[in-house]
Amino acid sequence: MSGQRATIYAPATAPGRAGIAVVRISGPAADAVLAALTGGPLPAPRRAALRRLRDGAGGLLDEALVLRLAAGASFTGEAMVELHCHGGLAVLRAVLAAVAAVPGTRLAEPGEFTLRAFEAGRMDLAEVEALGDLIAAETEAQRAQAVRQLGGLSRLAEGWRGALVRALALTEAVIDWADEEVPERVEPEVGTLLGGVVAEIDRALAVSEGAERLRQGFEVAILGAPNAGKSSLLNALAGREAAITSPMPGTTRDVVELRYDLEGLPVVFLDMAGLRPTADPVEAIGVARATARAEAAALRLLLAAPDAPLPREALALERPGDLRLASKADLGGAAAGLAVSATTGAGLRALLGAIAARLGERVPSEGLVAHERQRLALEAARNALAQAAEGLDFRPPELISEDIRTGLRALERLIGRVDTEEVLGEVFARFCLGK
Ligand SMILES: Nc1nc2c(c(=O)[nH]1)N(C=O)[C@@H](CNc1ccc(C(=O)N[C@@H](CCC(=O)O)C(=O)O)cc1)CN2
Ligand SMILES: Nc1nc2c(ncn2[C@@H]2O[C@H](COP(=O)(O)OP(=O)(O)OP(=O)(O)O)[C@@H](O)[C@H]2O)c(=O)[nH]1
Ligand SMILES: [Mg+2]
Repeated sequence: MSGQRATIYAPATAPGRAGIAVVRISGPAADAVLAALTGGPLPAPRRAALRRLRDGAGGLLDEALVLRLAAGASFTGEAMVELHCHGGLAVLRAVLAAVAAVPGTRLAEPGEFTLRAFEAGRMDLAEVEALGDLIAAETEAQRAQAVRQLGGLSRLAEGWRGALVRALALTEAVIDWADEEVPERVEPEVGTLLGGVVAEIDRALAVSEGAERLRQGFEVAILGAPNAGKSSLLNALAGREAAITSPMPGTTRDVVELRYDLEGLPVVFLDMAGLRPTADPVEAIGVARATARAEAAALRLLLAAPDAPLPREALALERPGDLRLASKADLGGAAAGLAVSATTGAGLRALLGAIAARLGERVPSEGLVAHERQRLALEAARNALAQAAEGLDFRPPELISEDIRTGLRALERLIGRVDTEEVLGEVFARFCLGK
């Protein structure tokens, strides 16, 4: 077995009691694993077959559907086998142990199947990131964005590369034939090529912030004085007692997070300490955390109750687009803003609608760049290419060509064609076991 690449295996489904658990095996010993566990003839590739799985001593482990994928026609590009077992913990443990007993196998690292697909040239780095996003997607808008990025960004980058290679060839022709008669001025065509790529990169970058926000989820901070009803509002939204509430001002100190699928938008509501000057050192920590989280949030809800008007500290954090709420609306009173009551539920639907509208405005319909790594690579490409385009008519072609090459390299970084191990490690570490 030495010299041969390890055959990796891992559960591809989440652990716990479930109808079915899938074990994935990839590498040169995949067929040997299947033969060892089934004893029988191997099914044809891509034909599911029902087989009894046995351990090395012949003990029956499970009855499973098994699937073979031939080398060159699988997700990783290697020979692969899938065992679709019954989804019990003990079944999974026993089957994994039987796989582990076959020489040449070892448990996969998180993301290692995808790493092999990447190394085999079946996916580029932007696609790997999109695949990670797709698996992590918790809401419809996140899913739609991730699946659009799966291949979408790479196709664009491929088109840009094509245009830049042509621009480079034209520019270098001028350098190579400097002494001879240049048949035509190449600058107009180079300018058109560069300008087109720069404009398209700009379009992708323009919505990258919204795309990144959507990927990570929108934090919505609930702000107000102590006792304004922040925790009660969070609980009313959650439909459960997620946070402690009490008539005592200063109840909440930690930030309590509530993940929420708001019409397909991923929202994290943040309930926090009421804002006020305080001598209590623990409450002061809570206020400091609240302030920091409120500043970083995508949106702030400023809560004023009849018995707890908006404090200066909350007003200082308000930004355009934030929402003002009049809480405890069931008590009457005439605070300005959207009237809500945690007690009766009045105004909650209108509140959710208003939040969805505000956040929806920031969700790009064509977001393709949702990772800082991608954005930095594109910004570098854009800057180099814009510099090349601007200097076309007065800088020597040697410098123009150098800038175009810099832009090309940045695009290759985007799709991971040139990259350090470090970046790869970072990208793949986000993956779960079995992917
Ligand atoms: N059971 C199972 N379901 C799965 C996967 C899997 O590996 N196993 N997937 C995986 O993560 C996803 C589907 N993606 C896949 C991508 C490529 C290939 C594949 O075998 N590609 C070959 C053949 C292409 C073809 O037949 O058209 C290739 O590209 O050469 C398989 C699955 C989601 N569902
Ligand atoms: N009538 C009425 N009372 C409410 C409503 N919301 C909250 N209260 C009451 O107001 C008091 C404070 O509520 P909390 O939700 O704990 O207030 P908070 O803003 O989280 O307060 P701190 O955590 O101390 O900052 C409690 O006695 C709640 O029962 C409401 O909609 N109507
Ligand atoms: Mg509270």
